[in-house]
Amino acid sequence: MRRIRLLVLNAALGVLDYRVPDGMAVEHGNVVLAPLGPRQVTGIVWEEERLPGQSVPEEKLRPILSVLPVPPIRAELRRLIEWTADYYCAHMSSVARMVLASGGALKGGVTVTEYRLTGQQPDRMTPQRKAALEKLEDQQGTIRELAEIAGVSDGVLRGLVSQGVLEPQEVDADRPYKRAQPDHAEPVLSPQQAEVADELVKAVEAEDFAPILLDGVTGSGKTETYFEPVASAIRAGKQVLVLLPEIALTENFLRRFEDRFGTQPTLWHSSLKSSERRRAWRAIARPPEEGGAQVVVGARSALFLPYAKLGLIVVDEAHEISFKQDDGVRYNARDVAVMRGHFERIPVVLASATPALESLHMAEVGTYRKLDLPSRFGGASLPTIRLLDLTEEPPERGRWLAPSLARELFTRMERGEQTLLFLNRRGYAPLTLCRNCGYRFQCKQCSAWLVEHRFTHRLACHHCGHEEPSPAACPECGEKDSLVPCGPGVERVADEVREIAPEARIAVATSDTLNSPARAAEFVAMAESGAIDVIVGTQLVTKGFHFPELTLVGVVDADLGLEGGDLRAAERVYQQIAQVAGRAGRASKPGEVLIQTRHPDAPVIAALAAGDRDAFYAAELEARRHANAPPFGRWAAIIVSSEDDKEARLAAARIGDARPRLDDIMILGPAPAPLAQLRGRYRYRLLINAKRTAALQDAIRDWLDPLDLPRGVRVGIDIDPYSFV
Ligand SMILES: Nc1ncnc2c1ncn2[C@@H]1O[C@H](COP(=O)(O)OP(=O)(O)OP(=O)(O)O)[C@@H](O)[C@H]1O
Ligand SMILES: [Zn+2]
Repeated sequence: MRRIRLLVLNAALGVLDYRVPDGMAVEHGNVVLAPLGPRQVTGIVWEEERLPGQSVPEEKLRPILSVLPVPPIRAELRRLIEWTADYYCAHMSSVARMVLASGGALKGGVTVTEYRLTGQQPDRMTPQRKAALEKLEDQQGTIRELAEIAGVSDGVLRGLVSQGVLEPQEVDADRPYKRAQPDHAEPVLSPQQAEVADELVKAVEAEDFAPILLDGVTGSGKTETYFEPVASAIRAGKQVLVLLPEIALTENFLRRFEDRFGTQPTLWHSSLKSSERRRAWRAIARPPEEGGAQVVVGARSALFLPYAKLGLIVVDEAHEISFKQDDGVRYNARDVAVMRGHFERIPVVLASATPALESLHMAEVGTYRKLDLPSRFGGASLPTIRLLDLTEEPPERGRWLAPSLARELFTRMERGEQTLLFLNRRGYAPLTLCRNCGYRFQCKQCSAWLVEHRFTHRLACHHCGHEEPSPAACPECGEKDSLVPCGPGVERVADEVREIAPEARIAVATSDTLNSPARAAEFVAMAESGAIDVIVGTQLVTKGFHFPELTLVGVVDADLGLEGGDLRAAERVYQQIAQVAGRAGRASKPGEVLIQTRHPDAPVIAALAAGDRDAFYAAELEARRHANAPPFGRWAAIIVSSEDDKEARLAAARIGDARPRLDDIMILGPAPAPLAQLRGRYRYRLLINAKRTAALQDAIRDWLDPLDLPRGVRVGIDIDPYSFV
């Protein structure tokens, strides 16, 4: 191959042709460095016929500079890149960037200098040196890592190096991770679990595409069950990817994984240090028999990594909407995982107690296979659910918990049991205003109220992250101490619990408080050891956690989720409340769930009370059929934004005027987005509803590509959107 076509990692350039210098071996999928004017670009060698571009005459082709020292991107992954870009109307180079997600990894193997004790004693002993000598026994690591282990400064350790107490050691940065042992601690599965595990193991052994919905009630032991096919893949020398929806759940998972397999899996998420990213990426690109990664646990971005020998994908809590990315390439990791399984010819397991309606529908029509775990492990029963009609039993003024919920909470405390109060609102109050003049605090960048956070004494915008100190006086009228909170957030509910039960040990669990793996681990340890009586939390604590002493769940406001710009609001409410209810009574003591609502007759709420999931899904499916909503029809959104309101409005109007007239595609808008301003950009929106059979993406491309819009205008395309704000 003398002439090659590159997909370069720069959306504006996209596709470029080059020549291969004599004596250089190049194949499809190679990652190469090529000259571009005075600069260099990274690109992937692609099949020319699959990548349309302008052909450059032979004599004008410049030679590429080098092939980077990483394995070629396999054809299966190249097909996934093409599919993802095509389906989500994104640039292939944006998808490719998620594959080549570590710049350091592309540079090849390197060595790093680590240190270990020599056995020599320092000439003068100090308390820090003593601590270092004790703590660093049998340890080896970089100065920074050792300083952390020993709890001393880098300087103390450098002093020890110069005295020969610590000696340098050149190590390979690609050294393998500790091997997972498939037989380390095999659990005794219940007959029901064993039956499902067998089917999953067979699917791994079949080495073929198989999308499987693992539908198991909360506490049925889905993790233990899917660990069996994971073990089977490890035995066969294949790699496994487990996708989790949030970092806060990772700690919990890692511990269970280590109990089962004797070591931790390889982690992948956005807050890895660049050295960790580099090592993980390179391990993932190597097959296990050459010391490559065996099991990778990660957030959605782990899906696009260049696995050398993938044998199984598990998407845990597959219904979670955090698998949907809402900027850049707006993909849904659950759906792309199934496509990856298709191209790699491997099974994909979607595990959930509350599957997405779309997934259940796929099972019903026979596209997915469904495996069920209908009862809890170890004889635990599902909790009883009771509605608390707030119109009949209102909380006292300025309070949010109805008297009977407060009473139940008190009873649990007396019995030494735990309560979880669920309210999906961070902070103290969703709105703050001035008692004197009515001034409301609003974000200057977004059309959103600022939310008061009392722990940090700040007002925060939950859309752009802007924060400012809570002022002592109203910025409008100058009145002192005039600010009043409106409505409840988790912090305010925690205050209320403090009033009813002053001796209660309370933990507020939100993305503000559990914002690192270490803090999440600390919270889990405290909850498990019984050092917490009442947990007040957002959706973060609705799933994955297993606290044996937790016997009461209170849903503070079940009606909350039914408002707002969520296309699947009823389904979301059902899932969240069913999941949080599933935290109660998971061990020997029975659980009870109290749901506070003003609309006990609303179909979702009634279905939750009756524990009738099938009826709810059936009714929701009918509603979707009437609305031509997924899974029957399809949605797409176009978001037009600019820092200049008029520019955005005019661009949206031009897009609206150019709309295609098609029988199977209906286009609504443009209209100002519900979140009309975000991060200083003004936003307008068009909504598309298409028949399942319509060529939706082609229609959008034919419509938008010819338009020449001002530079300041951004047009975002969201296929299968979740949020409509
Ligand atoms: N076969 C088994 N042997 C021992 N313990 C088990 C077994 N199966 C499940 N468990 C334990 O039961 C508890 C519930 O299991 P797990 O958390 O996997 O349930 P789940 O189905 O994921 O629930 P959820 O969807 O609510 O998160 C866990 O503590 C788990 O360790
Ligand atoms: Zn904002």
